[in-house]
Amino acid sequence: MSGFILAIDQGTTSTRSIVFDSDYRICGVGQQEFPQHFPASGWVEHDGEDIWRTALETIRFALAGAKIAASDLAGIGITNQRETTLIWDRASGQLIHRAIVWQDRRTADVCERLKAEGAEALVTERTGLLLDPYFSATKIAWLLDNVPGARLRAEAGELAFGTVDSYLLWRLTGGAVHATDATNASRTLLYDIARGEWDEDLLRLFRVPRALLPDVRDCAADFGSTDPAILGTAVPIAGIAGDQHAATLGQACFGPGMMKATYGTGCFALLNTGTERVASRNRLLTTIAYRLDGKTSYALEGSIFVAGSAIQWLRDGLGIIQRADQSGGMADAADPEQQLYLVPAFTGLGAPWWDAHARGALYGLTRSSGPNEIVKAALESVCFQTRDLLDAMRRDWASAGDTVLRVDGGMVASDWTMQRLADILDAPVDRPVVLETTALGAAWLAGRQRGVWPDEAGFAAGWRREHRFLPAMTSDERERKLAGWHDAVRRTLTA
Ligand SMILES: Nc1ncnc2c1ncn2[C@@H]1O[C@H](COP(=O)(O)OP(=O)(O)O)[C@@H](O)[C@H]1O
Ligand SMILES: O=P(O)(O)OC[C@H](O)CO
Repeated sequence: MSGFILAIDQGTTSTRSIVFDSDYRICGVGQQEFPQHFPASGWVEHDGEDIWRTALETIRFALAGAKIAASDLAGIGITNQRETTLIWDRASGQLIHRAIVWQDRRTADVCERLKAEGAEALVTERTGLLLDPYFSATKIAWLLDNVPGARLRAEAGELAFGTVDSYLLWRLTGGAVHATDATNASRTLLYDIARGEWDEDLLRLFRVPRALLPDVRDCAADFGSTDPAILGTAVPIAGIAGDQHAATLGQACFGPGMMKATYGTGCFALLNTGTERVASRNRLLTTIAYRLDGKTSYALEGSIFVAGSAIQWLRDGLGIIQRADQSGGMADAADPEQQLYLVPAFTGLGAPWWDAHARGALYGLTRSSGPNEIVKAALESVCFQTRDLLDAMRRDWASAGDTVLRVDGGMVASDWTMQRLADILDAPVDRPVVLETTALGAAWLAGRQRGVWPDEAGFAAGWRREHRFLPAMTSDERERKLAGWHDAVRRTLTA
């Protein structure tokens, strides 16, 4: 059997498909953006057909780029934007509504009401999450309550719910398989992460009929095969993980205490806590890092809503840069005597603050402040927010002490930002050779399951560092900057 594996990485703004060979080299890539729908303030939707169409087109592009046929693939791995919610008719395959995206806040009131009724303790105890519209459960209930007839059809077993992985799997297998993996299940607010099963109390709380739900499997598992009508042959689908979990695998963060942070539009940091299910006292999330051979590894997760999107704002909102890669040079040229702080709470603040009502602010402006100083403040804001996550992780779990941070995502191309990150964290920052770690993680799951790629130890041995950024800032300067940042955050928080 060949060692070629195809990874489908279905993200929030684009779909990517990548063919890897058995040396983890990228042989072919297809990428396509698709439309975002904003039907009301705070609402974000995707058309499921766009998700499917871009998956198919990028798969074909990636295969053509790799100059191989689908029959040359040993397997397929799927990784995806998490929490995004789809419901479709089991018989016709028709979606009952557009997908409700993870960023969508339409169920904020329901979450507030359930919190006021004291439901959050149970939710957090069972799922490791918070009662927030970010996760799938209240989105499912919204669809059942707002699409005419949906609740009755769901109760009759006529409808199926899925996160994006599940929907793609259903389509790829020609409607034969309705399943997901443990990491995606762990983001629904319906899955007991200790027992590894859908939770009846939570299904009742969120009014979600059991008949809607997919079967939950390990991340590396037999998920069926593609319908031959789609790629001309039946290719086994052998791995699934949510994108942040796949990046954790792609970064080979298998050991407890290992941590990765992905800097794309937002930033998601996951710290592997091994078999220990650490309950956060600092409003981080406890989540399933991955489940292999029936064994669950857990993680603490911190989510920052604005990372690379702050750079997009400098470009598209302020127009003070033309391209993202100009930002590092401008930050370098900024007046070192000025210290501006950008608190990028454009859509509220995520972990560890979770203030949905906070809005962005820029502090420390003087008459001589200019574009360079503002750009520097934007890049530094990403570093300060990561430091807040790391501090919260250290307070929650003593073993997080001397972590090395493995980084990936579009923003890590910026050397200036990575050096400043190491300085602010006071910890080494490792940038790997393969930056497509999310896709690589999904590919590894499928390769491992198909027996053509190595197990954890073998894969970890193949992980290569491109550069290590070491802290070089004096502790006086770091402490002064952190004090200024925390003052800025305090002034921005609404409660
Ligand atoms: N050299 C750079 N310096 C700073 N930010 C960058 C640089 N290159 C890309 N980015 C930022 O990285 C983000 C893109 O990363 P990517 O991982 O593709 O994001 P996503 O998968 O969330 O769409 C953009 O927000 C962009 O502004
Ligand atoms: O699509 P991304 O890479 O921004 O990731 C989205 C996250 O999975 C949401 O939880």
